Amino acid sequence: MTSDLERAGSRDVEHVGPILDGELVDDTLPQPRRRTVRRRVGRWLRRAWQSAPVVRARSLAAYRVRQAPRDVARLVWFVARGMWRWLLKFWQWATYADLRADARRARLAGDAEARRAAQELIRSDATARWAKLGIAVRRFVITVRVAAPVVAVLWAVAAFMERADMWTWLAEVYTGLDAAWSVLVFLGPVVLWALPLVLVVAAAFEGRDRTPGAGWLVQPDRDDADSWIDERMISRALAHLGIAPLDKFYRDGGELVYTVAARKDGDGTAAQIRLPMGVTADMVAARRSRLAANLGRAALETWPTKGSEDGILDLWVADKGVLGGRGAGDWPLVHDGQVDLFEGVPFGLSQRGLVINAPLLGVNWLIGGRPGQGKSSALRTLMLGAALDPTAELWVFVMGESPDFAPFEPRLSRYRMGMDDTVAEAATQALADLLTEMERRGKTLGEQPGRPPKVSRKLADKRALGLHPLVCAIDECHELFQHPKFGKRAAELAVRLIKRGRKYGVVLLLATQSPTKDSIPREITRNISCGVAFSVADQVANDGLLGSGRYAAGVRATELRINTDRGTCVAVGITDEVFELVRTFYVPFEDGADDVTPVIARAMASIEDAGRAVETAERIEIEAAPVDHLADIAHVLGDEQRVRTQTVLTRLAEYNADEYEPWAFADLKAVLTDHGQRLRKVRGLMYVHADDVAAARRQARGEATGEAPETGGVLPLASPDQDPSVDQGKHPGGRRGNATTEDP
Ligand SMILES: Nc1ncnc2c1ncn2[C@@H]1O[C@H](COP(=O)(O)OP(=O)(O)OP(=O)(O)O)[C@@H](O)[C@H]1O
Repeated sequence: MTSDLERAGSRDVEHVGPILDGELVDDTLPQPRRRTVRRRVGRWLRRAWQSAPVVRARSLAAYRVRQAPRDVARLVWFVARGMWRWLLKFWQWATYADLRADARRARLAGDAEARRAAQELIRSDATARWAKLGIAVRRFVITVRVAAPVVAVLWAVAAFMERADMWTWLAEVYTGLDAAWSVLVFLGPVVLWALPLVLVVAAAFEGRDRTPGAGWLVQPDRDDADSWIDERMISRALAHLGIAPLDKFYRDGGELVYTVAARKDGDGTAAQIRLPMGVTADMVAARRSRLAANLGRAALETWPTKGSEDGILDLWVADKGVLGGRGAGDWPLVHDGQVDLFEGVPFGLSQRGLVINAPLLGVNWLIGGRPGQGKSSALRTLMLGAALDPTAELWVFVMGESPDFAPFEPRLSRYRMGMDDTVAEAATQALADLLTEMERRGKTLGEQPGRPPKVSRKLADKRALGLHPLVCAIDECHELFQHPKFGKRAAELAVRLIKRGRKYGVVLLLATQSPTKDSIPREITRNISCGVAFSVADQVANDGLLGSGRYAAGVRATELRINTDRGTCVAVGITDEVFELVRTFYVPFEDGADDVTPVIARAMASIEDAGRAVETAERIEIEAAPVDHLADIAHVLGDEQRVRTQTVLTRLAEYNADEYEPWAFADLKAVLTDHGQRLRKVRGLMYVHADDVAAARRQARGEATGEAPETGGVLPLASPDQDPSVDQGKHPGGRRGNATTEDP
């Protein structure tokens, strides 16, 4: 081939012009720039196709396509149901169904007035309705009467006159009328065509499924599980609890009534819901874990409880994760501050994030829970608060080997700790002493001007009266109540104390691991005013601490997780709320950390500053007056001159059950005869005479001052009519009462 070319080049080739340098372009070969752009676009499209919103939109579209037949069927069903609902509404309106229902209800309840009012309302409503119709018809007639001649004139003018012959203004009127007519002619058919469509859409809306969350553009996923709580979400969660009447309510298109709309409440959201017919709050509380799951929360974070009525649900839902492992922080009084026990002691943070000032006066406490969950620490916090009130007297009994209260020792009037019988005996004795003290306080209170019903701050401050707060704490109290020798008596005493001690500033704080009916007397759990439950194992323990029926009502310490929720408790009676979920303050006293001792040192200093001393047990023993039978008899006689013996015995038993319930006729007689007096018989019935009692009392005083001076004088008598003790001084030799001379 090369030789051919050479031959041609040398002999026959003719040069026809300049030879240009060039390059062959073949567009079938890859083009570098265009290729990059296309690749970029392709990559971008691919990326967009796989981006989260597009993937979501695609899956949503696919889901909707799959659901299309079902959606169409649903649409048809909604339209039909919507029409039916309209019909029902119209029927109810036309027949005054709501007013008739009111009248029926009133008749069933026997409320004639309400029934008459409902019937009257039906009558007046019917009259008003017809009157409105009459007015509308009249207006229509008037409009036609006015409009008809105008239309007739316009028509006649247009028929007999050419538009060109008209005055300009008249021609303009006709032009305007023509334009309006053209619009009407155009819009009329459009409206007529669109109207059925609008009707169908409106009917579909009316008949749509009102189950919360049933939306056509919602994919059934749980994207909203972590979000805030609002009414839609609550309704939706309630709709999926599997409570039959609630499900039916939703199916029938019902909408829940929120008596308190969902609102931020502390570290969570609170709402109050009026439940529909056939549903109680207890039914919702019984499905607490399902409700929690529906709301995307832990069971501990979801608190459905009974509101003021069975049909009202109080719901509090904690913000996600706020309750987990977050303590209440430092006790506010750990570094400084004093306490007025009449105001309460800072105890912990409520679920709403507020500091709870727990009441100590006028209440008794029972604290319980599984071992190691914070009972003793909570009891210690309460006692630390009490220690910071310089007027308070504190007793502590720990029925086990535990140093929890050891640093309190200088501040305590009585303290025993240990497992031996002497501790149980001392605790029982303490309860007995508290009862005696309570009776003394009762009498002292009765002697105060105006007979105040309970101890107040003012009275507590008068040291001479001995009405200061007296707080007795018994840790691991089940050991005491189950003690083979002292248990029964301790339980009896504690029950009496809890029932009657509140008014007198005597407070009992009990802590136990085991709040069963065998370990804590039922009467105690029934009458306790403040119940605190740390994590407990079951319903029995829960209701033992918080009161019966609480578990069913949704107040459940069983939801508290062992160890994880250490220091968190469910409490009732410490605020006006039905219950509180309290994260308790913790004042450390373990592993070398000791914040308790400095607080006690401060408490001691405040007592000194107040010019007081730690109240001692001896004071009670000195002041505990023996019961004065004669004074009590005089008291129950009142102003009456003579009272039958049987009546006196009954009144005495009511006045001081402990002392006089066992009394019989012989005891009453003996008291008088011991002091030279007697009972009198009138027409076969025995009577106590006031004069005889007064004489006996005079003799008793004479004996006390004249014949037995070594006793140091008598203790003050409780009766308001008692003579002042100065009499004793006036008659040092004593004056023997003489029954005969004193007789009337
Ligand atoms: N409010 C709190 N905040 C943080 N930690 C706490 C709180 N209360 C208790 N704890 C922790 O729990 C531990 C056990 O507490 P405590 O001794 O009060 O439990 P308990 O229920 O009395 O146990 P037991 O029944 O064995 O006496 C404490 O040592 C402390 O570490």
